[in-house]
Amino acid sequence: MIATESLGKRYPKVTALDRLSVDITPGVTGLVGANGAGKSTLIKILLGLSPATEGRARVLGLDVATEGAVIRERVGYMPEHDCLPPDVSATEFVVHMARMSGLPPAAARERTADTLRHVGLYEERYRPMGGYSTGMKQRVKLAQALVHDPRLVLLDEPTNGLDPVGRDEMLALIRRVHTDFGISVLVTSHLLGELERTCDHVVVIDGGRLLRSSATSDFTQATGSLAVEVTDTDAHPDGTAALGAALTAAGLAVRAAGGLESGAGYAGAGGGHVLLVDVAGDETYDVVRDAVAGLGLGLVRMEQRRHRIAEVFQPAAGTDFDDANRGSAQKRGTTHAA
Ligand SMILES: Nc1ncnc2c1ncn2[C@@H]1O[C@H](COP(=O)(O)OP(=O)(O)OP(=O)(O)O)[C@@H](O)[C@H]1O
Repeated sequence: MIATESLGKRYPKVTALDRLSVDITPGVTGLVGANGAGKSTLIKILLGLSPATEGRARVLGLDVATEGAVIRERVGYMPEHDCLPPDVSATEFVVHMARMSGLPPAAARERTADTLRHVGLYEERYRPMGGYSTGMKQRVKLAQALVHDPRLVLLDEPTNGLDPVGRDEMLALIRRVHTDFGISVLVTSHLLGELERTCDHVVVIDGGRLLRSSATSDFTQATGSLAVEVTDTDAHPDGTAALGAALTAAGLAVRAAGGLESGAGYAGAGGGHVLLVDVAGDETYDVVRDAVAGLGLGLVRMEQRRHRIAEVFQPAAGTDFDDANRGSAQKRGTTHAA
């Protein structure tokens, strides 16, 4: 879908992309990096909107340096910033974008209605967009990227400005763009955690350089730990502590899960009361089961723990990206491991 070779972009005072070589295959790919890592710069080069200062890139087999116009016909683009005219309705705007992409009037209207329905805009689509919420505006931006039925869409920070529920809805929508229509997606984000749930593949960049490009499953391989969550009872008001003591007495290595454990990767987990138990062998499962039963606790879950991207990424990236990422996340009022 996308291949770059030693791609570079230098501005007078900053190197936005530094010899970036990466291959992106069909599916949903996340491009993650802190603010200023070079994500938007890469997207603009891939669309042929901004020339690279060195190296080469191809999108759908087309050279970005010479075939930008053809690329823009076949690729949808959702820009990062608010760019919607306030006095125009979503329908008028998306029909206009469809016409700009070369669709005849009737097909443009039909595709617009279908696409706006798909992104979840109904009656509101006839109202001026100036009165829309951020979530609705992001949906219109997504719709205009999809309306001409591209093979690939480039989505620049589509979850920006959304609350957690809005973010989850947008991520589910992005996933469906691929599963329902077979359109490949390159989606950028400065939040590692949200890409973990949405993308087949993740590309991490920092300071314009490639840090890692891997299948999401490689980032989130199973670890040698078991996450165990239990209920409290009258006899054991702190069931987790009682189980921890019992397992330690049985010779297992046990520790309390850190903050990440109660995050989105363990959705629905009971407030972070999770024990991590080192798996010594199959018998570890029996020891945990017997200890829980012996104490009369309810077993909420017992599952092989998987790495979260944020954890794997830290040692690979050193502290630079992480600090920058955390700083930018704070700046935006969001959390690092969202
Ligand atoms: N037109 C420009 N002139 C000079 N410097 C620029 C220009 N556009 C981007 N840069 C710089 O290039 C670097 C990469 O910017 P870019 O917008 O690609 O980052 P990003 O990863 O998309 O971050 P963000 O999410 O904040 O947009 C930054 O240091 C930025 O200040």
